[in-house]
Amino acid sequence: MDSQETPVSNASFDISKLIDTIDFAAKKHSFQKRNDPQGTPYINHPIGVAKNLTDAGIYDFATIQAAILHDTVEDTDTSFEEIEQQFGREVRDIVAECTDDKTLVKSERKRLQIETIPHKSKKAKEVKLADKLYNLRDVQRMAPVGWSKKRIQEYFMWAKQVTDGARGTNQKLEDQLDEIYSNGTFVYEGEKYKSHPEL
Ligand SMILES: Nc1nc2c(ncn2[C@@H]2O[C@H](COP(=O)(O)OP(=O)(O)O)[C@@H](OP(=O)(O)OP(=O)(O)O)[C@H]2O)c(=O)[nH]1
Ligand SMILES: [Mn+2]
Repeated sequence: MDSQETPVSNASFDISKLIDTIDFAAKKHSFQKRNDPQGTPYINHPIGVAKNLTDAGIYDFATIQAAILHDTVEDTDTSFEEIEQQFGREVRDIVAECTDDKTLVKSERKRLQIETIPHKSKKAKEVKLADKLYNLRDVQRMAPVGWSKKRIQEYFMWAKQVTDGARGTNQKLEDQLDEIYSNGTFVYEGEKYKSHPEL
């Protein structure tokens, strides 16, 4: 049998679907950069969130796809209908659970994340934990442009309130987050600070 006759296995199907998902997110985020001094491509974030999941032993396909797509509706022109059409209802629903309503003021969005996380699905909680883990590590790596020391500390404290609402979801993700909250540091204008001064 020559290679053209090789049947498409489940593995090839999954690999194509995964690459389609990354390709979709990369195109949607292609004009965006992270808010760090280097202007890192935005797509590094969703890929890193998906990696946090697989590193924690989470391989559920829809969860990984949702992680890759989790900021497309919130931060680009992507619609939920588009996600559903291309990737199905389950992925759409997880992405929807991870999407802030940008028509609300920031303080309300922040409050809602704390209030709603305990009621989200396990898959959405996993994506949210992996998202916060990535963003906290990113803040530790480099202060985002325009963020004061106070804003960074507030971000750590707010993130803890959100992730505390998802306890009992995935031990590996929670242990990594706890390590940051209790022993983590960040550097601001050359000085080192505790990530969570109240702990
Ligand atoms: N740490 C860090 N974050 C950056 C950077 N560039 C962009 N961000 C994004 O900024 C958001 C956190 O900043 P905030 O001030 O809390 O939120 P906002 O700008 O969206 O209102 C995150 O959004 P999110 O992923 O939707 O998560 P969430 O924190 O809003 O839940 C994060 O992905 C960067 O260089 N470093
Ligand atoms: Mn995100």
